[in-house]
Amino acid sequence: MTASIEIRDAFKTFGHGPRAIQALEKASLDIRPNEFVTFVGASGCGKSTLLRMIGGLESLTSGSITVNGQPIAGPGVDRAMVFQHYSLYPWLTVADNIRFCRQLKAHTRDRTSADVEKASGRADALIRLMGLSHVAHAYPNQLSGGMQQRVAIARALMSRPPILLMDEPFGALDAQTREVMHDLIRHVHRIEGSTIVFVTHDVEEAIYLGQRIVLMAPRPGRIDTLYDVPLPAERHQDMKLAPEFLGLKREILDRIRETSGMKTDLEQLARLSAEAAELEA
Ligand SMILES: Nc1ncnc2c1ncn2[C@@H]1O[C@H](COP(=O)(O)OP(=O)(O)OP(=O)(O)O)[C@@H](O)[C@H]1O
Repeated sequence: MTASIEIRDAFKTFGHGPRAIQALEKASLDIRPNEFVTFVGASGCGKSTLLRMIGGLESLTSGSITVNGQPIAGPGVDRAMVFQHYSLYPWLTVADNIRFCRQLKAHTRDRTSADVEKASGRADALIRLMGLSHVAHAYPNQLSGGMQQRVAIARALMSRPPILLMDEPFGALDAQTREVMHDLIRHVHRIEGSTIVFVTHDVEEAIYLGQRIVLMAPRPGRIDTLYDVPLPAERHQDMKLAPEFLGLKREILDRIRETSGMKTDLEQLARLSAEAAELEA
């Protein structure tokens, strides 16, 4: 299951008058069915706001966002979200956390035994897909952060959402666990076929995961540049050292520095140190 997303002239302003914050200005983007798109950019450039608007958690000030041509009117089972903090039910086992997904809960009264059986089959498949078989009967607090995030992803996939929206899902994990999660989420993308929109601060993560990168810039929040990732669909960790990977990483980092004003700060710092050195001489 998959879906396209069309963003047209999306504006988002928080607050009113002189204190208003322009979180997003005139953003337009087409995301293709089954595409894996990563959003990257300096803090405050509107990445999460745009993701939340696609998720229906935030309204637009003007413009439109449609999924398969249908305007978004709020959250829906066609768009699952995964955040940095996994909010699992602590009193349920891993398997039950995955089984008791939002969609099933919403239809508890009308559920037939065939529905329950189907849900259990899906949950079992996801437990295997996410490498959770050995902890299926454990409770969340018995698991590492990485394993808890696997459960959260499995739970999000339970209703076969055509779109998976991920907001810095691996931001709190250590570097090794993140690498494992990167390969896992790319595998999930291949197997499940969902369209994935993934927000991150980490340029390397954005390149390794994405087929396309959307670089956003702050003040006002906006889409700045789109990059196609010049890597094959099948990825492995060694590719992070390939010249085309490193070249794109440098290009994106430079652009982030430029658009966030960091370049000017760095240039000023260099000038100040040169002046200080001259004074000392
Ligand atoms: N609910 C809100 N009320 C007021 N301002 C908000 C709200 N949510 C976001 N903002 C502001 O909108 C701008 C964009 O925020 P957003 O969180 O989307 O950026 P971001 O790129 O995801 O940043 P980060 O990478 O730091 O999470 C920021 O200036 C932020 O302070």
